[in-house]
Amino acid sequence: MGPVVELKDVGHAFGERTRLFRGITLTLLPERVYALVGPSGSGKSTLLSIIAGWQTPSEGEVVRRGVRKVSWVFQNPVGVARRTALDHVTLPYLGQGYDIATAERLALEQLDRFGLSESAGKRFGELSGGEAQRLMLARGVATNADLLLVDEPTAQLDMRTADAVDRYLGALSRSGMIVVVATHDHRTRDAASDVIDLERYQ
Ligand SMILES: Nc1ncnc2c1ncn2[C@@H]1O[C@H](COP(=O)(O)OP(=O)(O)OP(=O)(O)O)[C@@H](O)[C@H]1O
Repeated sequence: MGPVVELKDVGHAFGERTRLFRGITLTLLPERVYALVGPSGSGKSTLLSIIAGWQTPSEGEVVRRGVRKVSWVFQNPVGVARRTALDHVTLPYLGQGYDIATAERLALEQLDRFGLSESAGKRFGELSGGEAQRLMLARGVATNADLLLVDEPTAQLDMRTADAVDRYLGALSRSGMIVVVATHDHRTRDAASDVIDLERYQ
């Protein structure tokens, strides 16, 4: 059986004044992409941390079954300026024990899924903002985690076109991981397989 994350009546508040959400009961499954949406300050980043296990909810409980490894794709791309896009995705495969030839082949497959074949040889510092964001997603998938949490992957304009959104969501859902994407972007919301709207849980 694949990994499963269950949220049971989860709520969170910071003290008396900042109540973010309550009553979230959901089962998160692999091969789906959950768009986590809500206005700024509604608690998207907080809920991602709770799903990851970084933070304990003030109400309810989170049960993770079969989740050995959790990865997080941060909003701002971070990389080594002089290393290539291919290097960045090869490294997590080397960490899993693959030899260099296999690691590079797997990394090239991942780059291709995110539309980065042509950019494989570019250094990180030469990538456009959108390319760097896609590279972070490809690297996130290459970590072979069971649960992938993604914070605002479409901050760069060229990630918001319909083609780019379809492509990155398709690549994430084929990863076999449980994927949760916190986003303000309506295209991601419309194209994701499931939507978690925090406005429903005020
Ligand atoms: N440790 C903390 N103590 C007190 N308040 C906090 C803490 N962390 C976050 N908050 C508050 O909780 C609210 C929700 O923050 P969070 O970052 O989860 O929202 P968000 O929906 O991700 O926002 P955005 O879309 O702007 O990134 C904010 O008002 C924030 O100031």
